[in-house]
Amino acid sequence: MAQDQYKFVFTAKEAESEGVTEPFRLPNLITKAMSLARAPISKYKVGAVGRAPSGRIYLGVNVELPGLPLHHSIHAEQFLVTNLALNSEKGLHLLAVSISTDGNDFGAPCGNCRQFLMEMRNALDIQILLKSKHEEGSFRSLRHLLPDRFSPCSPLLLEKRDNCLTLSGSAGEICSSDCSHLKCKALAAANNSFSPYTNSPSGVALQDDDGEWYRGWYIESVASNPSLGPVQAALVDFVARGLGKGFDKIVEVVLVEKKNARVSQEGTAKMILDTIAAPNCDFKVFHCYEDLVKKMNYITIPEVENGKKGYLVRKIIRQ
Ligand SMILES: O=c1ccn([C@H]2C[C@H](O)[C@@H](CO)O2)c(=O)[nH]1
Ligand SMILES: [Zn+2]
Repeated sequence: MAQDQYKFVFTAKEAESEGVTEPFRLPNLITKAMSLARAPISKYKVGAVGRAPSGRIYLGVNVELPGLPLHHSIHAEQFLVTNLALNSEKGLHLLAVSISTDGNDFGAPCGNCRQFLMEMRNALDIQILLKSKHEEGSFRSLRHLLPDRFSPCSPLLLEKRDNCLTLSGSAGEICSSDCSHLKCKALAAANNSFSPYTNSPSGVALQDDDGEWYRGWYIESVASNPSLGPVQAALVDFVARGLGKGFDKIVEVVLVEKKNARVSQEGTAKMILDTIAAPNCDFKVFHCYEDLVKKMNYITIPEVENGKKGYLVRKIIRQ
């Protein structure tokens, strides 16, 4: 199928038919990944191929936003991790990142991405392929590649979460779970947002001119700067599922965040969309608040998973 060329998620079986039969064969998907990168500024296309504990294979690509400063770019590894979050994956076991334009060499992620990877549970055990042409290469753990590291504490990215946010005012009127409001999709995204360091969750939903919608949420890093904004996260969804469409096809965008949030995304989101989306793109902001009653229905309890201690958010049904 023509749309197969835009595929960013492969079942184990699909990956096998692409030649990814074992860890050292991750490179068999790198040419596909690199062809999907969007690097209009540097012209340097980066691909990443990763395997999640579910056995699925995910691709990541770098995405540069034309006309904007470089720090708004999405790195291939960040893309891949965000794609894991959008697909409710629980972690990452293996990673291969291209470091040459011919796709023959694989290396360690940049410092920014090593730090971003740290937000996941069991991040130190992620195995990263180091390889040059004509050699099989070897895997090195993130533990090895990021010594003397700056570490996050619990909660961690990819753990189940619900920020218990509700839209403020009349926007918050209850909708059915299958409504088509972009604001409700942006709220659902904000409820997944990972912002334990500033408690400023936010989510973005966007729609293209075919009426397809995409969403993403703000993901923080304990080291601050590697954090990924909600527009970038929604662009990951757009690139991953948008069959190669350009950003100029984005015609409607909603941002949901808390009023007076310690970290507000509104100004940055508007600036990014003014630069890359359709010239007449409609951008709306809805405020939300933490619903304390809803929050009381959730508690965090320790849980032993695969023999390792962690935390899960469990819904408690109140009598
Ligand atoms: O680990 C890295 C390092 C760089 N890049 C991207 C960012 C930018 O788009 C381009 C040039 O630095 O490569 C990545 O995707 N991953
Ligand atoms: Zn990077």
